Amino acid sequence: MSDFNQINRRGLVLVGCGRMGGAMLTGWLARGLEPGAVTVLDPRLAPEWQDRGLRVNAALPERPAVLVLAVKPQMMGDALAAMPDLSDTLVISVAAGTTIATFEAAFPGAPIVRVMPNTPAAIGQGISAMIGNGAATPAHLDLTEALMRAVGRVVRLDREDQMDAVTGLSGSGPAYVFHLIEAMAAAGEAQGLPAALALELARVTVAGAGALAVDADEDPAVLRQNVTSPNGTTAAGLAVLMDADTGLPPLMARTVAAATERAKELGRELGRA
Ligand SMILES: NC(=O)c1ccc[n+]([C@@H]2O[C@H](COP(=O)([O-])OP(=O)(O)OC[C@H]3O[C@@H](n4cnc5c(N)ncnc54)[C@H](OP(=O)(O)O)[C@@H]3O)[C@@H](O)[C@H]2O)c1
Ligand code: PRO
Repeated sequence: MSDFNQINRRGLVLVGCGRMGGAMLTGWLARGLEPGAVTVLDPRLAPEWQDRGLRVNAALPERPAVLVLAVKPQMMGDALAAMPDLSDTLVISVAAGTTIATFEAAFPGAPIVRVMPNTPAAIGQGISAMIGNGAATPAHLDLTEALMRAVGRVVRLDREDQMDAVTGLSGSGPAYVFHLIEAMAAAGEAQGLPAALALELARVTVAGAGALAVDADEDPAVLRQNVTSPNGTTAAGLAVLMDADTGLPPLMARTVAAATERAKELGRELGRA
């Protein structure tokens, strides 16, 4: 892919190749990033990444095109301390909470883009939100977008402070949906269904509804109404789920607020470190 020509020439360094780093690397390799152009730094790299032609825990190229930081926020200080001067390199971080200012202190003058992806990236169905610093040119933003498009959709933010709410919504969101599946399956079981059957019904219902909603012309509210017969079964269920005091809306509001607040807190903790 032509988007990756520059990276194939100058190299990409991936620091941290766990769940998120690994998901992104899978997408990039599938879309034409040459394994020999990738230096992976991860002290305990998973066996699946060995013997793939990647440069594993090797010396960094002199002027890599891109440095991608995908370690846990709490590990970021150690990872940054081990980096050489990379002022000519586009720095991309996917770490929750860790602010652009933290990276600007580590890489003065460098173009920096903060990205918040999510784990459906592992199957090319993630969504990433991104925002760059003042040194990030339109070309840097386009390159970041091309990289993240390899694992799903991309949205651009207006302000960095939106990143904490993005983290609380779409970054953490897959876990909420997995828990919805767990809760629906348990509820089906409580109504007498065998566990395996209830789980399959819950899984495929959530997957199918998600697929129906993702590119629908209709609003999700209309899709919901399409399921709901007057005085029928769905209406009875939704009366509980949509209760303004005890239903999903206040629960989800508290859930996303707690995750957003934790992202802010991480930023404050790491800013002090
Ligand atoms: N998972 C998600 O849903 C998600 C979504 C959006 C953003 N993120 C962000 O993505 C980042 C990574 O999360 P993750 O879930 O992928 O974590 P992870 O699976 O633990 O991956 C991080 C990897 O980095 C390695 N590592 C630790 N210290 C390192 C260092 N100094 N240099 C190089 N590698 C190092 C870890 O090795 P050890 O395991 O041996 O420590 C691990 O293999 C986090 O900042 C997180 O906020 C995650
Ligand atoms: N996983 C990371 C966390 O739980 C960031 C978003 C999803 O902190």
